[in-house]
Amino acid sequence: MSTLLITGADLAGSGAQDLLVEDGVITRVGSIGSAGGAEVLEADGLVALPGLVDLHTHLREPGREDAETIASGSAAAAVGGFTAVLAMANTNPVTDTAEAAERVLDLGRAAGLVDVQPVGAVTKGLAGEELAELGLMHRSRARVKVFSDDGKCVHDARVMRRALEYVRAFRGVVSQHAQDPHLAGSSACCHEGELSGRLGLPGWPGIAEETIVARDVMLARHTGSRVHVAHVSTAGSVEVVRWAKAQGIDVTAEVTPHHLVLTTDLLAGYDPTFKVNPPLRPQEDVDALRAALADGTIDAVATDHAPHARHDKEHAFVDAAFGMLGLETALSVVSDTMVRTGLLDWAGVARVMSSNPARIAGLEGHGRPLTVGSPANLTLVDPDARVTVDRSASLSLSRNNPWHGRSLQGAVEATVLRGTVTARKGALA
Ligand SMILES: NC(=O)N[C@@H](CC(=O)O)C(=O)O
Ligand SMILES: [Zn+2]
Ligand SMILES: [Zn+2]
Repeated sequence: MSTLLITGADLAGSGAQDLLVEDGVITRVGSIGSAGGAEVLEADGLVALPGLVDLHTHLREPGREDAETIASGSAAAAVGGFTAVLAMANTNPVTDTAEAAERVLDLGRAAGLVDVQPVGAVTKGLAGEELAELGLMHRSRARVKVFSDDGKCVHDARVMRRALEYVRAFRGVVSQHAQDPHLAGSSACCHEGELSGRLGLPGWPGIAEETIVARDVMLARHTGSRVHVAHVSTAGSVEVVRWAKAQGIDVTAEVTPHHLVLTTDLLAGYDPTFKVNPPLRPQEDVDALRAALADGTIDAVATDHAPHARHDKEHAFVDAAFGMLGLETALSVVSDTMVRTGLLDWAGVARVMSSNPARIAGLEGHGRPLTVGSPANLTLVDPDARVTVDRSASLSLSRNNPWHGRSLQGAVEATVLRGTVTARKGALA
């Protein structure tokens, strides 16, 4: 029997306790003192959160193993405090069959650092036309419950309606990349406004997101099904989600760490590191997103970790790939932005980074309170540590890190997956 004793951890901010973990399960909580033969993790001054769950990660395998692999992305996730990640379907080939989903699951298990749960594509090849094998993916060993064409919007309302009807049968969910392709085409790359005009960059207006969010919540109401809005980026989308929840519509939403902090004016230097989809927005949107995360309108923080190889990212701004790294910095960004400022307490962080995402994805065994009988998936955080982000220290294979050089308060100290320490102080254990 393997035994782990965690001493003096503050359980999501509710007071110091010891935790005894036997064979991957929490068996005692309280004042334990010592346990003969147990591996000991001293956690005085640290906050213990249920293991972080990321609803939105791009792991790039199969197809772009030069940018990330399931193993390298899992390592970055573990170091970032995650015990489960949902791997987006926009790989090559696309995760649009049961076999493809099972392969991602198996590669995740082989890496063994986090639970890698495949997201299934909504449409074959992400082409937006024919529904993928949603039922077969759900009934496969991968038990797919979250479907997304992320990277692309399911823009045909009829296809979206059919997808929602289909997943309703097994309480699945469609995670939508909300971008009307006519209002914001594939070259749109800068928040539409005075700055996009001045920089001469194709504008990506907030309304291109908001009209899709509004349509989708109405489709969710009509079908009695469940929709999740990926990477919400504007105050207008927040308003729609708030309204829809008040009507009892089954909608959830996520925000990325970068949209909680970074603003469109960073594009003035044409640095492609800051090119992302949806684009960075003005401060008013950032403020609305923070407020919505604090009041529960936005359910979850999701990284949208989007690694890209140098030869795809280091181009003129308009030609560079969209996306930025996020797994290793997410907790520090949320701590610095939401906790240090008093917008969320640690129980709130546990909600938006663990229990809510686990519930949305239907991941049993994750996001559970740290009580007797729960699987020992947890993250220890030093709330006072100051970190300066260094992109070269990353375990990701890519270096498109928008946080490089920033100082943030709050850092992951250790990650535990079913009783096994997977990472400590920025390195694999
Ligand atoms: N977020 C991004 O800018 N890029 C993502 C796709 C996506 O999330 O839309 C990617 O796969 O690179
Ligand atoms: Zn997207
Ligand atoms: Zn994405």
